[in-house]
Amino acid sequence: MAVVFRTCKSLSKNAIFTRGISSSLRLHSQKPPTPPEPLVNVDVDDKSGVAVVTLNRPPVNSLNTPLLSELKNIIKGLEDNKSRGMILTSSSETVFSAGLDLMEMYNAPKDKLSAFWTTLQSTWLALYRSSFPTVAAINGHAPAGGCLLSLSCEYRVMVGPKFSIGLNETQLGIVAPPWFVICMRDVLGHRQTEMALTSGRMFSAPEALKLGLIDAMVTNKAEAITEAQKFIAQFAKIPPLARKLTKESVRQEGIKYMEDNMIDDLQMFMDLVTQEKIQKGIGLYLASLKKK
Ligand SMILES: CCCCC/C=C\C/C=C\C/C=C/C(=O)SCCNC(=O)CCNC(=O)[C@H](O)C(C)(C)COP(=O)(O)OP(=O)(O)OC[C@H]1O[C@@H](n2cnc3c(N)ncnc32)[C@H](O)[C@@H]1OP(=O)(O)O
Repeated sequence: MAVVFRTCKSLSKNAIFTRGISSSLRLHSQKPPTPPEPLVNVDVDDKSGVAVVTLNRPPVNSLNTPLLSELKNIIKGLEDNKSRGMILTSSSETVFSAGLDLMEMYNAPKDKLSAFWTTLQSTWLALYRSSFPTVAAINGHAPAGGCLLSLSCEYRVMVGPKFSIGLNETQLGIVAPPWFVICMRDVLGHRQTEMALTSGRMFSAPEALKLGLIDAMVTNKAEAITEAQKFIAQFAKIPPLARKLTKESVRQEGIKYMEDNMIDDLQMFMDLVTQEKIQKGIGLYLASLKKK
């Protein structure tokens, strides 16, 4: 797997920034400061043109505004570079993504809350409607927003059997927004979605496989990446424009929902999440996670 420098340069603002800083600082000091780790890494394979995009925000890849922004920029960069495909995975050995960063929603000022949600909306839309094939290589737990990212890809390979996946929002006393529901329904159908979402149930990888929530189960990350590459390789001979337009057509409901309802959706989020009892619930949940 080789990093294509030219691609990375155009994809990661962070990469340009850190290179620039460290070379100029080297003139003045002996020890340049360690550049910050990018929140999302991207490696593009020279031969296949497929990008492995790795969420890299320890400990649990919770999705905050900077990470989402970085992910969105990477997806846009891949679009501009006519990518052949993208595999989304995690640098953690046990967590794909813990979902939305609850700290972004807890006692947050309204402008930050609003920026967080609009970044989530636009990042999701960029991923969901991306023209290139997308696969989630789910190498750890994927609750809530982690499950949403997986569902927004075209194919899901999960490392099993011990990790779990699902939209658990109701268990937290919050509600999965309509576009989360559309994504789940795209994959599971109406009945199973209703059952899964009203209970906020998390599924083990074998349960998820049986239900169709994931497409394949493997035993480690390397196998997950190999399976993902195989899925993407089958599109090599399909004309990209026909593929893109077909994907957009199949996903039209979700795309249209978001395009038509961005502001209402933001308002619904703000109204719900700023309620005192929701804030209390998030606070208690965060405390329970920290007490573990
Ligand atoms: C129709 C109207 C619509 C209106 C819509 C309105 C509202 C809906 C809004 C949003 C939808 C919400 C989506 C979400 O994604 S909410 C997030 C849900 N996520 C979870 O429930 C997962 C919680 N985490 C876990 O279960 C576990 O952490 C884990 C992922 C299984 C990993 O376990 P592990 O044992 O490996 O780690 P720890 O639990 O010890 O966690 C380490 C560290 O991380 C902190 N942390 C974990 N998850 C989160 C998170 N999501 N946000 C912020 N912080 C998190 C945890 O507290 C620990 O912190 P510490 O300080 O102790 O190190």
